[in-house]
Amino acid sequence: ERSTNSFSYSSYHTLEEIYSWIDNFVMEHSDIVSKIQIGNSFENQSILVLKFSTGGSRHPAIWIDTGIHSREWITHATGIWTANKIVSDYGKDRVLTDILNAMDIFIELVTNPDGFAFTHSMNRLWRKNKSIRPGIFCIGVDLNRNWKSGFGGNGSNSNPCSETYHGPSPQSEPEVAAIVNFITAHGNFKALISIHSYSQMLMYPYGRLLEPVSNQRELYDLAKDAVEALYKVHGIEYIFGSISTTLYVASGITVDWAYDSGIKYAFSFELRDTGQYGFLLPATQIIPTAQETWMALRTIMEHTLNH
Ligand SMILES: NS(=O)(=O)N[C@@H](Cc1ccccc1)C(=O)O
Ligand SMILES: [Zn+2]
Repeated sequence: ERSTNSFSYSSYHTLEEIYSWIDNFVMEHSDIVSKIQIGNSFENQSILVLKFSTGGSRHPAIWIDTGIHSREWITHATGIWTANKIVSDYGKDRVLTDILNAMDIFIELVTNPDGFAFTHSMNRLWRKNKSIRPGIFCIGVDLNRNWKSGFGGNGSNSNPCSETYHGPSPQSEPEVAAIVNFITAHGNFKALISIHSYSQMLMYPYGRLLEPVSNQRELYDLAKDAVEALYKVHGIEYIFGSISTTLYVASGITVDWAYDSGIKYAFSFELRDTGQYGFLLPATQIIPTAQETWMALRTIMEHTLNH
C-alpha cells in the first residue's frame, strides 16, 4: 500500500510531513521522479527539488517554485497536488506526456523552509526567511526582493524590519543563491513559474519597470489562454498582465531575474482568493485551487514545449 495513498492532499501539512511525503513519493515513482538537494537554508534545513524526467541528458527544463513566502500555504499544497498529478497523468494525458517526453520539470515545494516551519510553530503570518545578522534587530529577508535584477530598487525596502526587506546584497540569502546556482549551472531552463498567493492573478515581467518586455505580446496571449483554461474548471476569474502594471512595482523579484537570465517564459501566480480568507484559505479549497491551477500550468508548459 503506497504511503502517499494515505497522505491527505486536501489538508495543510508541516515541514516534516512534506519532507517525509517527498521521500515516499520519490521511492514510489522512482522511474520518473528524483530528489535533488540544491542547498541548505539559513537555519540549515535541506532545500529540496523534485525532478520529473523521462531520461535524456540535458532536456530543456521547466522550473516551478512554491512557498517562497512562507505564509502562502495554498501554494505548497498546490505544488504537492501538482507533483502527484504529473505522475498520475503521465502516459494518460497526451499533452503532459508530450511535455515530459521532451522536457524535464523541476518543482521546489518548500522554497522558504525556515519561514514555513515558523508559520507552524510561532507566527502563521510570517513571510520572510529567518536570516539574522550582527547589529540588525529584525529577522528575515523577503526572498522575492533578494534577486539580482533591479536589486534595491523601488518596490523593495532597505529597512530590515520591513516585510519587503531586500537583504544586504543580491542573492545574500542561501534560499535564493541555491536556486540561482542550480538554474545557472543547468543552463537549459526555458520556463520559470513562481507561485504566490493571494489575489487570483497571473503575471509576467517586469516587476521593476513599467516598460514591456520584448515578448510582451506573446506572454500576454499565453497568460490569457492560461487563465481561460483555469476559469473553465471552477469558474474562478484571474486577471493577468505584467507585474508592474497589474499589481505594483516590485524590485529584485524572481521572475525579473529569470527573464534577464534568458528564461523568456517567466510567470508568477497569485492563487486564491481575493481577500475573503487571504493567506488563511480553508483546506477545503486546496484541491479545487490545485485543479484549476494545473490547467493554467499545463497551458504554459505546452506553449513552452512548442516554441
Ligand atoms: N504574494 S505577495 O502577497 O507577497 N505579493 C507578491 C506580488 C509579486 C509576485 C510576483 C512578483 C512580484 C510581486 C509580492 O512579492 O509582493
Ligand atoms: Zn508571495
